[in-house]
Amino acid sequence: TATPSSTTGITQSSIDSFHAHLSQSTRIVALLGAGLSASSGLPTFRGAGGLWRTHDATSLATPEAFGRDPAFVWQFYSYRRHMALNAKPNAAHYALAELSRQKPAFLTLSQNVDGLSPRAGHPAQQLQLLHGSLYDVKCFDQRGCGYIERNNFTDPIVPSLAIPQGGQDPTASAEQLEIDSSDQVATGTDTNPLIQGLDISDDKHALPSIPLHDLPRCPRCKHQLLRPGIVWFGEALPSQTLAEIDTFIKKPGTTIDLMLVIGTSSAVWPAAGYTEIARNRGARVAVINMDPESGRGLEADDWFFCGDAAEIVPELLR
Ligand SMILES: CC(C)NC(=O)[C@H](Cc1c[nH]c2ccccc12)NC(=O)[C@H](CCCC/N=C(/NCCC(=O)O)S[C@H]1O[C@H](COP(=O)(O)OP(=O)(O)OC[C@H]2O[C@@H](n3cnc4c(N)ncnc43)[C@H](O)[C@@H]2O)[C@@H](O)[C@H]1O)NC(=O)OCc1ccccc1
Repeated sequence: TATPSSTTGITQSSIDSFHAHLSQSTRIVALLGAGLSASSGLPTFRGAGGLWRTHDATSLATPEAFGRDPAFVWQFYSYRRHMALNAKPNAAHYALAELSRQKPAFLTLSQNVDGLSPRAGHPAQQLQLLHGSLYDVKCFDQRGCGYIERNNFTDPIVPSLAIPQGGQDPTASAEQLEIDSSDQVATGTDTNPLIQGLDISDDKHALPSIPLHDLPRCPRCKHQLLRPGIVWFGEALPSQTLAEIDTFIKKPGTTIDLMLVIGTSSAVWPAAGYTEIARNRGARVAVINMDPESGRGLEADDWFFCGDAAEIVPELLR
């Protein structure tokens, strides 16, 4: 439980004043980031997990990267699908879902594509997935074909994307095979509990090369590849999502009472902009983040709770 202490800025009085304001708040917005799912074992973008093999995760999350090497980008997303499917929502995901049931005018904006908020039973009509979902797929040719499939939890989505098991890597040399299996056992380095098989996020493991025809293909137009149903950098957020959020935040004659900013570096736009938009609609802001730096720039009547979201959020929302 979130124990009051000077370092974390969590004082009993700050928790009490937050609880008092929450109880009087009817219209609430929350912005969620990767830090919310950190204690479910999922890497954040800017933390140590920000690198996949030697690549910066954000550089793989672009249409250009997919155009250049769709197999490699699919291996990146299939790995994340596998890991997130093996992860479990944590107490913060459940607390946010519960508050949504108590406060019908509570809208959650998630930047996370891991599916953990929906799996925690977060009411769908009060949850906007700003950047899509790992479990949606769509035809690469959205203008021509436009095929979209939601909630495809097949893992691997096609056999060629199965996580390599130690000692079966087709392209690895005999020595490599030896290293892989012995390594795995000897050093136990591959002990990411969310991965069954080789942790291919580590480039010491060779990646199987996958021919294009073994990649997910669009079942409607039959000739285009399927791509992850994710909003990549340089791509617009779904216009319907933006419109629904705007309608809620700018509802005539209403204000926003509280803005919760949970486990996000607020570095990606337009998502990061919602905190000031809510503040301009009258909201007091509460930031929950592991990084003391992210409490900077807050106003006098805002809150900053420094620590693990999975611990602090249930305490704050109880
Ligand atoms: C990098 C940034 C500067 N670039 C952008 O913002 C760009 C460009 C841009 C647009 N407007 C701008 C204005 C200014 C500057 C740049 C831009 N934005 C875009 O490209 C957007 C699209 C952005 C969406 C990209 N897709 C993602 N995700 C899906 C992919 C995937 O997942 O693979 S973004 C992705 O990165 C972001 C990562 O941020 P966080 O979730 O916050 O994670 P991070 O690791 O950074 O931080 C974790 C935090 O948690 C804390 N923490 C860690 N552990 C814990 C813990 N246990 N408890 C609590 N806290 C914790 C840490 O301290 C830390 O603070 C998330 O949004 C995540 O979804 N599209 C667009 O603008 O389109 C235009 C357009 C318009 C019309 C027509 C055509 C085009």
